[in-house]
Amino acid sequence: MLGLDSAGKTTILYRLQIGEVVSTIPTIGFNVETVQYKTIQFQVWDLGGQSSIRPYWRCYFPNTSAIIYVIDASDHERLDTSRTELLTMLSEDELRDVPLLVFANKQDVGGSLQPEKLSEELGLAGREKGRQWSVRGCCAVKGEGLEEGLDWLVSVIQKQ
Ligand SMILES: Nc1nc2c(ncn2[C@@H]2O[C@H](COP(=O)(O)OP(=O)(O)OP(=O)(O)O)[C@@H](O)[C@H]2O)c(=O)[nH]1
Ligand SMILES: [Mg+2]
Repeated sequence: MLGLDSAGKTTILYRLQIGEVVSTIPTIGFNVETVQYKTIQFQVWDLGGQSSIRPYWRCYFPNTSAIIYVIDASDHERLDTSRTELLTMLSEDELRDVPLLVFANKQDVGGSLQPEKLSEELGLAGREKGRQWSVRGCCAVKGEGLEEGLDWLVSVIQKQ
């Protein structure tokens, strides 16, 4: 699970694992937790997103079954940066054809980009031919949209 700092990754991780909103501090390094979701047990690696530690993301690319990329949909200013980081990551050979779930998080914040609009802005259609991908809206603090996103991911992984 990756994305810029403050996107909401750690909040999502613990919301999925213990069903609660935990208070977070910026992740330096990573959190790794086992998340049991329906029939699948995920080992979720939540990587810190600050710019100084993004270069270490690549250390975790080998043996990745799925990518969850979290975007703060209310952070219009950094959408371009987030998109660039995403596309750079997707161009890595080690992640070729690995399914991608994009969470457009913070849908509770007024003026947030809706998932359809965010999807358009990311421009994945046509670009990511061999890969299964989906952009879903969510609100980590309310726990909305997370299950729908994981359902999609589970269905893709089970088909592989
Ligand atoms: N309003 C709102 N705030 C959220 C939501 N999800 C997370 N946040 C807040 O966003 C802030 C950052 O959340 P984190 O989960 O720590 O972000 P992160 O992506 O793990 O950040 P790094 O560890 O620095 O990479 C916290 O104050 C969260 O409470 C959401 O859905 N809505
Ligand atoms: Mg974090």
